Amino acid sequence: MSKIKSKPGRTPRLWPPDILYLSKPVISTYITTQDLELLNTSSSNTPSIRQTTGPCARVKIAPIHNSNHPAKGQNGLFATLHLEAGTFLLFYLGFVHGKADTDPNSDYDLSLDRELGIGIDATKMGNEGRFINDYRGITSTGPNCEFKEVWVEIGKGLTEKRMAIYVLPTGKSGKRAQGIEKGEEILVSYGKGFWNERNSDRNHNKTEVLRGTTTSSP
Ligand SMILES: C[S@@+](CC[C@H](N)C(=O)[O-])C[C@H]1O[C@@H](n2cnc3c(N)ncnc32)[C@H](O)[C@@H]1O
Repeated sequence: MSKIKSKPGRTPRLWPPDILYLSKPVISTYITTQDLELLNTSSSNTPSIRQTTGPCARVKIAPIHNSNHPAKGQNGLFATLHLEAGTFLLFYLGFVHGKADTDPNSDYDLSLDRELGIGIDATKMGNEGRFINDYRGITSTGPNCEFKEVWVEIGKGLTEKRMAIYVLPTGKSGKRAQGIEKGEEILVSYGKGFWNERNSDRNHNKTEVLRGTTTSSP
């Protein structure tokens, strides 16, 4: 079991009461000291960025009512002001776990270090980043943001590896030069792997249901 310590503080509007709001990651006790050291060692020429605390004023959580939206009935994250191309938006925070405590059914698990098998799961705790939807079925113009690995200054000369969400840069064609408009939904690509896995799980569950042997949820 991992020890979870957090101070009560401000939460964004519409933050779900059953989910812990974080302003920094919570690290699983299953992560070894050796792995922790690797997550805290950037090469000297890696640029690092400053720690931020939430809530993030540039985004808001909002319920999705549009019946054409594939995540209707759920929430999404929206820009509260114009966001320039290439800018840092927020960190993706959650429970930083290893292979031993990975939840294979999580819909909120983002890889932090593939080699070490470390991920960030925002199912039970996290920040606004957990509400970002995938662009598929929402827009034909693709994502407007991306996940990027960053190194964060956490004080006493230490840096910590995290995942952050950035507005997509302008790009060679200048396609993204306008950035994100106020009110626009923040959208990333979860990657084909996320959807392939989800579809294969669904098909597997359907088969199991047909065989009358499953106890798993849909
Ligand atoms: C990280 S959560 C995103 C936030 C979620 N909408 C919420 O309210 O908690 C990922 C889940 O959102 C939904 N989702 C995100 N993007 C989607 C899309 N393009 N189409 C359908 N469902 C989507 C799926 O249920 C997915 O498992």
